Amino acid sequence: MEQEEDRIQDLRSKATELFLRKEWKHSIDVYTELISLYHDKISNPHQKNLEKLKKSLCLALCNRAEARLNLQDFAQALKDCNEASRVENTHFKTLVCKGKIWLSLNRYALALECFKEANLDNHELENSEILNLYLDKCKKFEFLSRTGALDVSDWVVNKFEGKSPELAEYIGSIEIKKSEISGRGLFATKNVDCGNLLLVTKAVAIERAIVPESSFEGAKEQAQLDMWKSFIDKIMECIKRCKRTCDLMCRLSNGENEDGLEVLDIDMFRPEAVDSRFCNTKIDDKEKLLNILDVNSLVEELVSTKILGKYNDVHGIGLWLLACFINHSCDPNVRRSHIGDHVMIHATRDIKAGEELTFAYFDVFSPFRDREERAKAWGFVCKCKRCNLEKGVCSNQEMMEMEMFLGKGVDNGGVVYRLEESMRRWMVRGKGKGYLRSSFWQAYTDVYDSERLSRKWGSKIPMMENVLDSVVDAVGSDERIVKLLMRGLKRKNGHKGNGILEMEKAMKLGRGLYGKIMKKQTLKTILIQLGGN
Ligand SMILES: C[S@@+](CC[C@H](N)C(=O)[O-])C[C@H]1O[C@@H](n2cnc3c(N)ncnc32)[C@H](O)[C@@H]1O
Repeated sequence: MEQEEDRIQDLRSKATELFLRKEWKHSIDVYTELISLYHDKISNPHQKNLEKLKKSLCLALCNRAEARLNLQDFAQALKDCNEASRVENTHFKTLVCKGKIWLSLNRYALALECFKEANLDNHELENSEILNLYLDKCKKFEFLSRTGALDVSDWVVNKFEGKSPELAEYIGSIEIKKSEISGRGLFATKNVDCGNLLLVTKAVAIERAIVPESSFEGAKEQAQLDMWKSFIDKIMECIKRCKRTCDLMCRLSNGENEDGLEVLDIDMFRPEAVDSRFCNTKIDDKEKLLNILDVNSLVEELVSTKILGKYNDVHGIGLWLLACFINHSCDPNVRRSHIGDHVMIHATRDIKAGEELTFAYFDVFSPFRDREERAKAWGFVCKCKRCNLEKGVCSNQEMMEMEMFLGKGVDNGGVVYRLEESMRRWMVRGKGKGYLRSSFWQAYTDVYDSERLSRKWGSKIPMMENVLDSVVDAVGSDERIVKLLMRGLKRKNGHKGNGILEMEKAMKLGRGLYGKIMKKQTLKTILIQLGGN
């Protein structure tokens, strides 16, 4: 008897020590042994001090839940909390832990209930402050997940200082449908204005590495490889722990026979999707997993790191469910940006209900043949509208010659002039013009950005504003377009500020570029800064 007491005392001290040292895995093992001893004692009909024992059991369960929460083993953590609640109905610590689990699972309303209940049972001032923080967070997240009304102005204004803003997940007016491009895609279910948010989702797993630009090629490659390896390990941990993630991942494309893939109900991706919707699938085949990751993982690209406020040397790779249903197009209508571990998808132009959402997997401001190569590296032949149109035009000998001149140090005014002449002769109109101008973007920028070339070619080629309009119409907003426009405005208007109409146009482009996640004034400041660089 005494020995048993000593054992319990021993385990309790050890578990507490490990817990405080944040050695979660080890602490879980010790708590498990301790919990089992408590169970034995409680089930003994002659046991005395039953109430005290139950309190100890409740605390051990709650601490194990907290350790499991830290390892993101949410299902097991919830089980512990539920058992602890059965032992003691309104245990403050259990309620707070359960609230934190629901928060991690993006179940904001449920989390709010737990924190409210904990608040009723709380008499400590210190706890009140923490609880109030959680209560505010739940309310904010619940509102965000319903409305997508995100505002990161303060963080941007503070030059991305400190922790990135905490985001809630948000699924806007979108659905998964069969795509004419390939397999399945994401589609708008309502008309969407340029800049509106369509999706905010947290990565299943993400891995980042610092790869200095100045490193040797070999060192860079090794760092990328190490990053991939750790990323794969993290994903394997996730699918081991979570039946839902594993099942959803199994349903992602591995790049083969996409048209035969099942069209999934978007509700499966909502936090409230019930567990019975998911199968106990296992990905035993590592090659299959690698193929899935290869096709669906995204890198945090340079453009998005601007929003993240990170340095260029930081590289990241992650998997974001739902976002990975978005097909590539060389005339995309949405854009992604990364904040912390979340990816946000917003419209870069007005989108009609029923339109497929597409973003660029690679730079679309490049000639057809370059893009063809990039798509090949991704493992597909691009079937977007722009490629279908350019495929015909670009097989033309004249076009091939123009492509060859690009970036060869020739006077790009000549390239622009020739392209505009050819488009007139070939009767390329509407979007087609914007497509080809985007393909020869480098040449247009060189001319419009140079006083000398602008003077030389100005009367022979279209005005910059007209070209920019057609490029935006073809490929949506892009930082380079905004930069060129703002620099042009600055040249025209000096430092006195810009005309109202012109600034309004720039603001629309800015919303397409960053999304409506910044206050008007913040966006204006950024745009003016862009023009200054
Ligand atoms: C991240 S998945 C996109 C979702 C996928 N269509 C599905 O059904 O799950 C990427 C894969 O979609 C296909 N894909 C995406 N954009 C494409 C495009 N423009 N043309 C042809 N195939 C494309 C390619 O097979 C690519 O490897």
